[in-house]
Amino acid sequence: MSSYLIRGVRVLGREWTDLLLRDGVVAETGPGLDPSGAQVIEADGLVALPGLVDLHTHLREPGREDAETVETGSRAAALGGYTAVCAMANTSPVADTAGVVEQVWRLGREAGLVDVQPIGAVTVGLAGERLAELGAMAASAAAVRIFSDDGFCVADPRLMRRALEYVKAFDGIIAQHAEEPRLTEGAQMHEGEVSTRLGLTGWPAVAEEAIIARDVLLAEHVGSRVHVCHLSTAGSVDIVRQAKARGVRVTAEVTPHHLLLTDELAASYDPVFKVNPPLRTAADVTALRAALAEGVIDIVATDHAPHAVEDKECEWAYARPGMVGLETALSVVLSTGALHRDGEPDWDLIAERMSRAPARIAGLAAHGHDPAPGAPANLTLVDPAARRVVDPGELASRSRNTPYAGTELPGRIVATFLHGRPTVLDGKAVK
Ligand SMILES: NC(=O)N[C@@H](CC(=O)O)C(=O)O
Repeated sequence: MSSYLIRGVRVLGREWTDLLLRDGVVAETGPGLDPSGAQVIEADGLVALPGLVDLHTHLREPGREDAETVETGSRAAALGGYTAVCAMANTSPVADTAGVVEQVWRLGREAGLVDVQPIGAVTVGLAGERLAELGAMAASAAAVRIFSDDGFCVADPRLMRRALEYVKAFDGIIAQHAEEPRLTEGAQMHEGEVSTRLGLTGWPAVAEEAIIARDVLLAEHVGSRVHVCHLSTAGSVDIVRQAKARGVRVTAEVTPHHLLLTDELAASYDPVFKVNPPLRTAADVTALRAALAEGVIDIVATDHAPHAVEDKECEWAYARPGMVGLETALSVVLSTGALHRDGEPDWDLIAERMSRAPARIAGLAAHGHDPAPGAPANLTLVDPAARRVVDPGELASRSRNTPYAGTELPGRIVATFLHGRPTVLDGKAVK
């Protein structure tokens, strides 16, 4: 295996150093390392971060390979600075058996662009009626430990309780898509002033908050772990804050789009802004940014949700919810300033919320390590000074449903290394 010398990089934005990657690990660090035998990468002006980890990615394979495949989604992830992604279970067939999660896991290994960790469904067919084979998925080669019916809520409280109890045996997690279905029937966007003005049926904040409140109580009652997917309201932040203060084992994620965009965008009737949960108000955005900085929200997760053109470029009411996000996540987070300190990106905090904490929650032992001697060489190099205008045609994802088309965003991923091998160099995918 070849070795790489990354010359003059600022690890987490700190002092300049060289990094020698060899045999899949960071072999040496320090200024002026001997480059002989290594491929040299000049990293003047670049910041090294532990490879980003996404706890919430839709890869669409099996079943909707026209929208994304494990390979195209993995490439998009690598270009976004990711070295590991957790693949959601709402595929076709649903990832509710050991066979399907092993298939996704194997496809991830074959693509070899990021580590793909499958998430298993909580209920058979995501139907919310009976538990899937959680133990068999956990014991499979894919070693599943996060289970989610994402796309749907595990709405039945008794089933949710049983799922939480079941995964406790192997320290698993139930990741909940918090949406009380009776409160969101026919919903098209956030319920509020804008939905009233547009005459669209609303998805009220309380539909999310009621489920989170219930689930933190259930997790507390059975002593198990619950993770809140794509938390989107100020009220949800308050509930999670209180639960954490009581010692409940709850973690939460926020998406880049909920940190930047608001429900006012629905007034365009452009379905690219239709997403689940819906874009909320400016006050929610402010609360989410503060909660992420504070740590009440543990991580940023993309909820990368690729959709084929016919599912997205149609009337608002018929469009599928979801946005692609892997290739823009870090830039969007940088643009919000949510993880800045004194007007500059706080790279240590960014590493925590986008790499270390998601790796810890998902139990991905090879990820989330700062580049230091002996650490697995899973890392990404960012040019913080670069700016780029998002061009949907240039995305590696098979789908184009980005809400940032034509938007100028800060920061650029220059290189990504997975187990010591480059997956991205000079901002381009290596394979
Ligand atoms: N987040 C989304 O808007 N879409 C998700 C599923 C979902 O949560 O509805 C998808 O799979 O497309």
